[in-house]
Amino acid sequence: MSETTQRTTDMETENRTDTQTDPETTTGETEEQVQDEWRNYEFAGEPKLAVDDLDVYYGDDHALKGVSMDIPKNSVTALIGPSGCGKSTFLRCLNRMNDRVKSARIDGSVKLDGQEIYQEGVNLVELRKRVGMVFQSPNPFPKSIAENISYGPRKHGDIETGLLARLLGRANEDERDELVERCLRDAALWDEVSDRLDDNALGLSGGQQQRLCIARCLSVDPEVILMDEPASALDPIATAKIEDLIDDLSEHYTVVIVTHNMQQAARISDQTAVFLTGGELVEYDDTDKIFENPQSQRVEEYISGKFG
Ligand SMILES: Nc1ncnc2c1ncn2[C@@H]1O[C@H](COP(=O)(O)OP(=O)(O)OP(=O)(O)O)[C@@H](O)[C@H]1O
Repeated sequence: MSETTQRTTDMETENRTDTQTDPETTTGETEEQVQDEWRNYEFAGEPKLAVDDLDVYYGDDHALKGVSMDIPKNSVTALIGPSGCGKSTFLRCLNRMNDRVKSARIDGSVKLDGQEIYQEGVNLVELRKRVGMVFQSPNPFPKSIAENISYGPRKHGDIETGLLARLLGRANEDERDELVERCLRDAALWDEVSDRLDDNALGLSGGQQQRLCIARCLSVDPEVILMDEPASALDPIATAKIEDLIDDLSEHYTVVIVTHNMQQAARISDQTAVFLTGGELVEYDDTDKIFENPQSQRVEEYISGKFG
């Protein structure tokens, strides 16, 4: 039984109809009915990611409960909700980062361009190239700015580093330089660092480090970029740059972002999913609709700051 239901007084209980035994919605529908509506949330084209009935357990802790949602291509999807409601857990399921957590058990389906990512035999390195991730705290490698970008493609063999090429002094320097410039430009960092590409990345400011991490993520040519509160450690100016960048990136990439900052979600996302305590996805819709006219009473209370 939910907290809302538990707090209902006897008198209120007498006045309730059968359909009101579920948490209330702003339209008088049950939350289940609202969920049925947003399960049919429609957008043009095929979903880039299709999540169906996803459950995650950490040992006995049921962290995500039957989450289903389709994520459209080349757009920004924000995941919001109070602390501990499972936003990061959901995000990490999208490129199987939770596989690294020993106690985690995952049931359900996640399809990327219609292909199940949880089926046996999926190459996780390939998957994480296609679905990259940017974390809360900037975590550049303690290497030069240029090497932060070229490291991934070299590791994956996308830049030629064969012995013969190196012996002939042609370890595809041009290819590397082009890649470094393209990624830094795409991450809106080139103008600030083009004259010091060989400097250690740890000498950059926090905001620059985070944009470098985004450039590093772009270097392996992802299709989806997962961001877990990418601006929460940054000052307002650095945050604004990251927000502008996310907007630009969504022209070519599918961005899914966890944020605690509701104004940020409202500013940068096309659609918003609201998770609430207990690991439930309560409502998912166009961002304007979620912030201006949410269907669920609990979502309205959360958006208006009554809890969370
Ligand atoms: N590695 C883990 N091992 C065990 N339990 C975990 C692990 N990661 C998350 N949890 C639990 O799963 C639940 C959801 O956590 P999660 O971090 O996904 O929530 P969140 O909404 O992202 O929270 P926050 O906004 O505080 O980051 C919480 O109860 C948390 O304690």
